Amino acid sequence: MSIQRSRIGALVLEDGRIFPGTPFGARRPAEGEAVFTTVMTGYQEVVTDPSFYGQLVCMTYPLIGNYGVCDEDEQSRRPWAAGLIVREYCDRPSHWKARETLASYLERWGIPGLAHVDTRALTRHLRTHGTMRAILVPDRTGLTDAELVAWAQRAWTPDREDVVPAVRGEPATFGPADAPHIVLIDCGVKRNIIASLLRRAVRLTVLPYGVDAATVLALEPDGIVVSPGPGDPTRATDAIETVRVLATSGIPFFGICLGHQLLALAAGARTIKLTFGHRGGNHPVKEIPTGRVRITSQNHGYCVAHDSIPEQDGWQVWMINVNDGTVEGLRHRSLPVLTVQFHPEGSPGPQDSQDLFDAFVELVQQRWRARTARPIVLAGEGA
Ligand SMILES: NC(=O)CC[C@H](N)C(=O)O
Repeated sequence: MSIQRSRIGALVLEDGRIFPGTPFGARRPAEGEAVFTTVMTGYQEVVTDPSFYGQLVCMTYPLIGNYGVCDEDEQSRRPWAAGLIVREYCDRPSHWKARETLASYLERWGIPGLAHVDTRALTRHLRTHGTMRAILVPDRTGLTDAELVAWAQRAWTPDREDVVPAVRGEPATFGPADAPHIVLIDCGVKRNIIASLLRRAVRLTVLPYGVDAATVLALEPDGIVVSPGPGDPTRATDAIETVRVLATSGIPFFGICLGHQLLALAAGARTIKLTFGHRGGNHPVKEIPTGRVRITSQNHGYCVAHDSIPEQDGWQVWMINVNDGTVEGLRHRSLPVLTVQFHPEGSPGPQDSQDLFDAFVELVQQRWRARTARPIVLAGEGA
């Protein structure tokens, strides 16, 4: 069948643009926010990143599916993207780890895909006009274009409510008992954040979003991590007060993406929505104190408004995005707080910022050593 004739489905944007495509994965319609990511590999990490919940994700890289799907690349317990939009879809993967095709994986989870889409035109449109409401339909027959556009205008998007409860996981513990203890608040954590911490010989307790500060403090953590997660950070009201108490407790605190935004809101700053967000694997970020530039993995639609950061309270911009100057990280003059808007765990994307886990775990170890120190009794003393 020719591509023209197979393009019976479509991505329909709320502003009236219709992008035809060939359905793959689950044959059902989906509503969401149309976004794009420029990562060149890592489609499985993208769809299983809980921060993509409720989003119809366009991959700008033009060949998707060619290495299939495997267990190791999964970043959470299931795929969360509302739908996947690609240029060319490959249904005959070639990789020794592949256990199934991307299409059968998406189909098992009820997620529709759309191939043969002019993803370059779609991306240029979203860059100019911003991310927007959209629907993905596997088959346009039966509905007029006007009816499809009216449906897209009513589409549900993840900024409508607090969507973090939909993706958070179950409580879990990892690592040896006799090690520095980190409590991670799971707003939609990715597995490589957990793995990156565990590689540094810590004990980890994961608690779902919604936990209060007293419960966290009762576990006597040496460090606290607040994970990435989906949606508009101002909707995640169950965490903002918790983060305020924890970040000012003197315990080392590491906020990643949504965790960074929640810290900023807790400190009294504002968040704003970016026109088309930052989603990709090559965003340059400059560390202000050193001038060092990192190439980072990103997936966010919101950012912290620079002019709202309460510098009088000791909060300082630590990192900025080299492309658009937006805030990419915060530190505090005296508290052991580090936050980043990007993803030091990569997955997908570069691992260049793994040193941030080193920096955080170093603070955690210092606290643990101070907390567990026993007075050293020299031989002969006190005898
Ligand atoms: N990956 C994330 O944590 C994303 C944070 C937030 N949902 C945003 O889009 O900005």
